[in-house]
Amino acid sequence: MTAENVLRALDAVSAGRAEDAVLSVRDLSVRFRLRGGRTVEAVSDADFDLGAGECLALVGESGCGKSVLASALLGLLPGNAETSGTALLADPDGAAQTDLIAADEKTLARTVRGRRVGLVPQSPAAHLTPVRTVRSQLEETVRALTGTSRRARRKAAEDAAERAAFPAGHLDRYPHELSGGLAQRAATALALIGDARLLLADEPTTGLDRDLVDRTVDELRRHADDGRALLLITHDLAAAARIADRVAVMYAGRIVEIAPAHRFFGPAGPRHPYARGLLDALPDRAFTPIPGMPPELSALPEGCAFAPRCPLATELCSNRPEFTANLACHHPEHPRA
Ligand SMILES: Nc1ncnc2c1ncn2[C@@H]1O[C@H](COP(=O)(O)OP(=O)(O)OP(=O)(O)O)[C@@H](O)[C@H]1O
Ligand code: NI
Repeated sequence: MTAENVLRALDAVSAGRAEDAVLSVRDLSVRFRLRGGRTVEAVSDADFDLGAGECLALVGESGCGKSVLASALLGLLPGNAETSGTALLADPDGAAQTDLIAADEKTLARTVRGRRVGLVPQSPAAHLTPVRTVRSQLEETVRALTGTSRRARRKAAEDAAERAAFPAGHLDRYPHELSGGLAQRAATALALIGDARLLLADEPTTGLDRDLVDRTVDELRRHADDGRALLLITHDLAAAARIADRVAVMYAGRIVEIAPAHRFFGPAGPRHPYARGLLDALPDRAFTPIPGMPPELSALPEGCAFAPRCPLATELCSNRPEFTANLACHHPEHPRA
């Protein structure tokens, strides 16, 4: 086998198998209509599966569409959004699937959000109820989901706080009495207590110092190890390296590469030049930033959106590369030896 084929075979082994998928996303696109007829192509043709027990890290520069993708899966987009494609969520008994994109608001509110799909939101302060203490929000979530006894609820709330490194002594505080980092941990505790089969964690470690970052992502990893699926949206490549099974790299609204984490962070490295650029920008690697800026999502070029910044671009790149075999690039790099 050529090096190329070996790589493909290895990738196939570590990729989530479709039949175990908790979530299967196909051709998911989100565009926002702006006044004056302009549109923002926030997410274009996203394709990925997420299996039980698996952590997929979604990485990419600010504004590339990561949070919009997560919001689309929960039906939390504003009125000017147009969504297409499918996102099939497996039912717990495995009998049927729910298309999160086609589901109506009633279904999403009653059976999906918080129950089957949990969210650690990017701005936790906005998602915590301002008039209730952290303890009462945690206990209320347990009550709504399981209706267990008061004592059991209290214990579940304290356990979830502990798992999210939220100090027990702060449970009786109101959200406005919390620092950003504590609000973050309260939101993580709330997401963990819901015990959903699919957890979307959108920058769950913002504002935390390294120890707490490690502790939080390790807890999320344990959650996945118990058979749930985890989509970890993060700028923190070290956190992704620590817990992800696979890494999806997003650029200007498109997923441009999905690679097993051991290859992505290992000696072989990713294949898309943008993904390589992200790694090379890290202080403990080459510390060389990618030149230039991402394009406006309201004025995307016709071809590869990364071409203007890409060291390998040729005239071929004026055609948009298809996303095939987990890669969208005309000039993928060969594995580094
Ligand atoms: N309601 C909206 N109307 C128009 N454009 C929007 C709307 N919401 C988000 N966008 C645009 O969609 C794009 C993607 O935003 P998104 O929040 O998903 O980025 P992100 O990858 O999560 O960035 P970050 O890492 O900073 O959180 C941005 O260009 C943003 O301005
Ligand atoms: Ni975001």
